[in-house]
Amino acid sequence: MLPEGFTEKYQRLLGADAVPFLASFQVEGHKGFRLNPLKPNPQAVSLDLTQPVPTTQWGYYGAVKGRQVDHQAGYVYSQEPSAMLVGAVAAPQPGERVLDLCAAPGGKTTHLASFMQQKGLLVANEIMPKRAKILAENVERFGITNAVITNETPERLAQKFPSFFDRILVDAPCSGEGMFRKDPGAKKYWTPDYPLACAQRQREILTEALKMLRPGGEIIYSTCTFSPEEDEQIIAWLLQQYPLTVVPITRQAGMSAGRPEWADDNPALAGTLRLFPHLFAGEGHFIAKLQLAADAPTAVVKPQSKKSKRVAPALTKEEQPLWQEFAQATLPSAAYPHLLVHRDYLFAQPEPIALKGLKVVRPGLPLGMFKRNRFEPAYALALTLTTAKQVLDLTTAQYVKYVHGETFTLPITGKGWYLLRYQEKSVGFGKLTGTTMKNFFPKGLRFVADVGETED
Ligand SMILES: C[S@@+](CC[C@H](N)C(=O)[O-])C[C@H]1O[C@@H](n2cnc3c(N)ncnc32)[C@H](O)[C@@H]1O
Repeated sequence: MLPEGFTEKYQRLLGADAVPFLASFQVEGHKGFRLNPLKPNPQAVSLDLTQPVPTTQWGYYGAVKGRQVDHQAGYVYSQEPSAMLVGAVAAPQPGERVLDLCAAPGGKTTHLASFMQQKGLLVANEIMPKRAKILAENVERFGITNAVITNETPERLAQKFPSFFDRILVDAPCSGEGMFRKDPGAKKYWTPDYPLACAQRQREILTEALKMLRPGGEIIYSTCTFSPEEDEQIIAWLLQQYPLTVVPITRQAGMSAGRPEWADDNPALAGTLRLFPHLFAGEGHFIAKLQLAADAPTAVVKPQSKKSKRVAPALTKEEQPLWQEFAQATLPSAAYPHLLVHRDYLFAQPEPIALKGLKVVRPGLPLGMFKRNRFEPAYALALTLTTAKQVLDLTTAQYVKYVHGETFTLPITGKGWYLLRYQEKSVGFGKLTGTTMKNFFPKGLRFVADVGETED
């Protein structure tokens, strides 16, 4: 059942089109996934790749199984097909400074990273602590090396990064009307006034986002709702308030133009994109891309204290040899120029940015942890590597044991850290002592693998 007031609203707005639109809520939605171009041989997955999602790179229709190596090793990300259009519209260039302001669980972050090819800076922010943790896990799985993950309010981030980013994505919290079919729970919050309340919050978030965009930079705004209050009317407001122009989005069959008549009749609004589930094989979405004028004034913010501008310290005298010894014995190259230590954890930053005073989940790629007189590498590091000085290709039985958290014995003896691979995919680190491979698969991620019918 659709919420009271919802049906009438869209009958009024859509006229005859309301019939197929409302009927689409009775039909099951479409599942999708994206491949990961940051991994070697990204197409080497056990999934059907015959149904690509139009205009998206790496996107396909179909469902992913969570307990398979393709998922564990970050070769695939499960994402609803319409949501893939957001990343495709944002399409950042390698080397840019990019902010994903409302990022969890990470669908768009992982897509943005796919375009960036590990070059530049990707700040992924999420305001809710629990969701920020899930975001970090997804960034880790995807093997992204140039991401910084923060758990901040847009206001506090804007204080730190005035006129800083080349591109900002605001995938805004919204009334979620476009998800009513996929997630029936989304319906229970809806009242006729809910879109207006959401619009207020969206304007607040965008006000802060604009402070962080450099002149000439682009902002991408998206929602998963049909409500004009949160879609065209927000863009109309932005165009009235700021020196922004709409960058028209190219449409393909099944994609609809934004509706100027649902806002202030500004014809530029037709350059935004709407996805309706009765016309496009995906859920409801709205996407707009705007460019800030090159001569827009730069943001004025409170000057930061010297202390908060300081970049976190690098390694101590004791830590330096531990890291170097590990890197030389294990890593194919030690190309991690901006190292920093945070609470005994070693990170590699994509660029040396000052994060002091912010709630930071990950200031860069986690490389590992300093323990008493030794260095223990991070699972996240393993998922970014294709090879290492010592590599072990696991049998199916060994892989099952590994992701379940068990040690296993080998017919060889050896010593030190091994990059473990299964089906040529890096799946984590193990430490060989004699014939025993000690398990370093993270405790919180352990699972019973689904490896299908196997012989070994
Ligand atoms: C649509 S979801 C983001 C989905 C994500 N971009 C993805 O693709 O996986 C919106 C996010 O905004 C966050 N959020 C809620 N209130 C916020 C606020 N006031 N400022 C910034 N983010 C907020 C929510 O916690 C939620 O994770």
